[in-house]
Amino acid sequence: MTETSGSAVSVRGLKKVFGKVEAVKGIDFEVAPGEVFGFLGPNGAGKTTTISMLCTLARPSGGTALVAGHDVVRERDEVRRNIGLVFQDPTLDGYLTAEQNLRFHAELYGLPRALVGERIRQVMEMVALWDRKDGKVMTFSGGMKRRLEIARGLLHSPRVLFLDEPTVGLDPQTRSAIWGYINKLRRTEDITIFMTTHYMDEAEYCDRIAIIDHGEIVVIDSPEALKASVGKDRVQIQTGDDEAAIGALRERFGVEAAVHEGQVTFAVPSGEQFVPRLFAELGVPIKSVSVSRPSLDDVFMSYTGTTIRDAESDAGGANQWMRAMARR
Ligand SMILES: Nc1ncnc2c1ncn2[C@@H]1O[C@H](COP(=O)(O)OP(=O)(O)OP(=O)(O)O)[C@@H](O)[C@H]1O
Repeated sequence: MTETSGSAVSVRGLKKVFGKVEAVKGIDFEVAPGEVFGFLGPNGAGKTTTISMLCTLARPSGGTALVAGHDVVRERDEVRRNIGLVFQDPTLDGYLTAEQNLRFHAELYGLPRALVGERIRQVMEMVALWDRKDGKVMTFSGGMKRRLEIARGLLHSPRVLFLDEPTVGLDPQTRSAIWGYINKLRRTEDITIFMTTHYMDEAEYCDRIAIIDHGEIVVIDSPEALKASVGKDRVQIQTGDDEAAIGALRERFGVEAAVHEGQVTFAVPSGEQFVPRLFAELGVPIKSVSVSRPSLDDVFMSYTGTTIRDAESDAGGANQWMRAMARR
């Protein structure tokens, strides 16, 4: 029996408890067909636990989730047939060639024999591995393995592809290549992509992102809308006397600033309008000034009160100017 909500993924009150740890605290969200939807959050936020429940690898403690119109608890097999998975830990067989790995997967999924060869070629070409099809996987680099995992995840033409931290541990060049393939994928295949990441720059590629922190969704929207919602620009100035500049900013403008990356840094609603006043009224010589629009870092800070890096390292202390920004 199938309930069709029209969404590729539909989640209501989804919850997962491990003993005393509430890893996912009753979350709600919808992913539209064809969307690239990202879960952005620090380590331990509950991203992998959520994706595991959606992929039927972990049983929810409460709530419901439909994937491709099927219930993840009551219709596990239907869900599994309709999804592709690329998880953090590689599950390829290093002793087999790239092509043999895919053939094995095709058999597991019962793909019609007559179609397998052509489909394998298609997905391997998509991730630029066709010329390495006869190479043993143990001889592949980390990036090649990840690309092969993506090809394998696509082999049975899933409706939803789940990618758990698809570029974690890869060098920047390989990360950008992987994103090239994901972007190609969204153009060529009729597919919805659900991914997790703790990289801000990757979240930018998503149509919409959900920021997750401590098992809760803090906000969901497009990266653009989220950045606009922060509503403040970042201003950085180099001065002859940082202490005096910070004091003057507080006294004359009511703005909290801190030294960040060697520059006096603060946030104001409209950087362009503020800068002329700054030169006229600060009373401390300014050597240079730069104004930047909010980034997803600022968004994360604004909604959670911490930076994603601080949340991960729990180092605290740093980035006081961002904390000031969060006081909206
Ligand atoms: N099998 C488990 N048993 C007990 N606690 C768990 C288990 N799996 C996850 N947790 C806990 O649930 C919370 C969420 O973990 P989860 O792996 O979902 O986070 P994450 O956002 O995916 O982080 P990462 O990026 O490090 O994978 C953490 O506190 C984690 O320690």
